[in-house]
Amino acid sequence: MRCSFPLVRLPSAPPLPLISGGKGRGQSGGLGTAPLMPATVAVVGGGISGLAACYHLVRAPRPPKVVLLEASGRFGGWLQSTRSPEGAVFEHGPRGVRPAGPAGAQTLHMVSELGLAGDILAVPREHPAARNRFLYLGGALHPLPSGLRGLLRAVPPFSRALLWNALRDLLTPAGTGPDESAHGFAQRRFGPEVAELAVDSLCRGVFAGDSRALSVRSCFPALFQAERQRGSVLLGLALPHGGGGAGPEAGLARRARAERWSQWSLRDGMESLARALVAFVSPRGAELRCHSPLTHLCHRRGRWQLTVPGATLTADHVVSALPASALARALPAEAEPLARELRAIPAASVAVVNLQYEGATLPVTGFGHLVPSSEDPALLGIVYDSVAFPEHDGTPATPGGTSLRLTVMLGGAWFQQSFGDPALVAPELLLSRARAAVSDHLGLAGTPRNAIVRVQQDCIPQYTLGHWERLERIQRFLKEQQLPLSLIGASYSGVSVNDCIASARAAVGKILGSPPEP
Ligand SMILES: Cc1cc2nc3c(=O)[nH]c(=O)nc-3n(C[C@H](O)[C@H](O)[C@H](O)COP(=O)(O)OP(=O)(O)OC[C@H]3O[C@@H](n4cnc5c(N)ncnc54)[C@H](O)[C@@H]3O)c2cc1C
Ligand SMILES: C=CC1=C(C)c2cc3[nH]c(cc4nc(cc5[nH]c(cc1n2)c(C)c5CCC(=O)O)C(CCC(=O)O)=C4C)c(C)c3C=C
Repeated sequence: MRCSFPLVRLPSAPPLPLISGGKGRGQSGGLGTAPLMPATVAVVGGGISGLAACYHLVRAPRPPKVVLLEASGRFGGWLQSTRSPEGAVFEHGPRGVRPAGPAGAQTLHMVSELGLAGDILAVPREHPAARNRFLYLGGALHPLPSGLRGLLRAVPPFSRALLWNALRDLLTPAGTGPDESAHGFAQRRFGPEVAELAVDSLCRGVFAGDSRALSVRSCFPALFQAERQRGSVLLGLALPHGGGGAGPEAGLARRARAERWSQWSLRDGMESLARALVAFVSPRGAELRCHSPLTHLCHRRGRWQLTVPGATLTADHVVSALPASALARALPAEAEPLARELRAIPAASVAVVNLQYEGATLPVTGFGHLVPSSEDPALLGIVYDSVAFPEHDGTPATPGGTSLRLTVMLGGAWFQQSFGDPALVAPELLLSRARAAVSDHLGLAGTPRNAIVRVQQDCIPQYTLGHWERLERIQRFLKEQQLPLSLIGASYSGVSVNDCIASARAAVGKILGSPPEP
């Protein structure tokens, strides 16, 4: 079966007008082009991005027919939460969402409309989980410097007061290259210590990635833009910049600002956001199909044909919320230029080990600690879950006792070299590495009451050097071929839950011809 990806256009299917992603729409994110108001939209991939796309589609004044295809037996993708018989909640994916910025506010609006406002667990900015983060270096925990003291005095593991790094940033001319590694950028602007300790750890704690391979332009666009626009990262971040405040803040977002939330979770865990989205979109006409992996996608005579085992569906518009490599596998040979770009967006695997200890006390209090790659490449860090969200601790084994939850994360960009093939690694090995880290770093040597090991394969996309050019080539291909295909999700323009939801909203805005209601 041949598809119409090449520039051949069949006479019966004249090109439909394009809605460009550019001028006047005030939206970004979501790669792709769209005809006006398609009758049927197929959303592929039932993670948070695909579910959020369905949510915005069914809320349209005249919604199209919406079909969601998900390969696995459940919806939510990396939003995975387990509740133990004692009522403890363990997160195997995201555990906190930031309320800040337009994307944070839009997520909160959605949460509110889903009826989840009463389930929010918020961490205020004054809380130790918001204020304290640590680095584990040289066999000891070091608080990351904050406030005036950190600025004016050398705080180990840093050998100089951060003021010197700040001065360096103010005096260093802006870079001129189109992209740079996060490490190279930090080294040039702030010096080697900030690059090797702080930025190395930051990349491990958001992308589970290697700062020497990750692109500053794509991973930290605010830092890159700040330098280009103001000549200094610190000045750029401090001075007001256009485009920040999109729309009036209301409801939960206003509450989040008033109560100074730094991040939030949900009483039943982050997976309950996916469950609420399913419960919202299903009665509004969206057809959700799990156990339906897309195996082939092709565009013939102006319509999409989607093949899943045992069936073929047709649609006017496809929203791909798949990881880039999964979409590449479904494309026909004629779309090789697109598939090649998609395959060049890799993803890292992370072992997530949830542990719960009875009667244990942490030596420090905070969100958790990160481990620089120079200290131990295999061990990304440990999150002290009970500090931020004690409501998830469940009932302790003994009345009046405590039940401490921790999550150890291992592997990332160093998975293969540390543990071999993620599909073959023994969970016992990961568990013993995690327990050893908890013992060495935090002095907790007991036997955990609960231990869950999940190997999350290819779970976090890596925006490597030149990622922005890849996105431009993808966009150009879709435009030249006039394909009614939108690409959303973590593979492209932001990995956070907020970014994923924002990419879905922006893509639906383009499909419908106007931004969705808040
Ligand atoms: C361990 C971990 C911790 C994280 N922590 C945070 C955090 O604290 N805060 C935060 O904001 N973000 C965090 N993130 C990032 C965020 O959770 C993810 O980037 C986001 O959930 C990705 O959502 P998605 O829908 O784009 O992709 P996915 O969740 O990957 O969804 C894609 C879906 O497509 C399906 N699929 C794959 N192939 C096919 C096919 N052929 N046909 C049909 N369906 C298919 C998959 O089964 C999956 O359900 C974390 C991620 C991980 C892994
Ligand atoms: C798979 C990727 C991630 C790993 C591994 C990870 C580990 C990890 N993270 C922290 C501390 C924080 N993480 C925060 C947010 C956050 N974390 C990830 C992914 C991984 N974390 C994402 C995608 C995000 C969202 C980022 C965003 O832009 O919103 C935060 C809160 C954000 C902040 O204020 O910086 C913290 C804190 C530790 C200690 C850790 C150790 C294993």
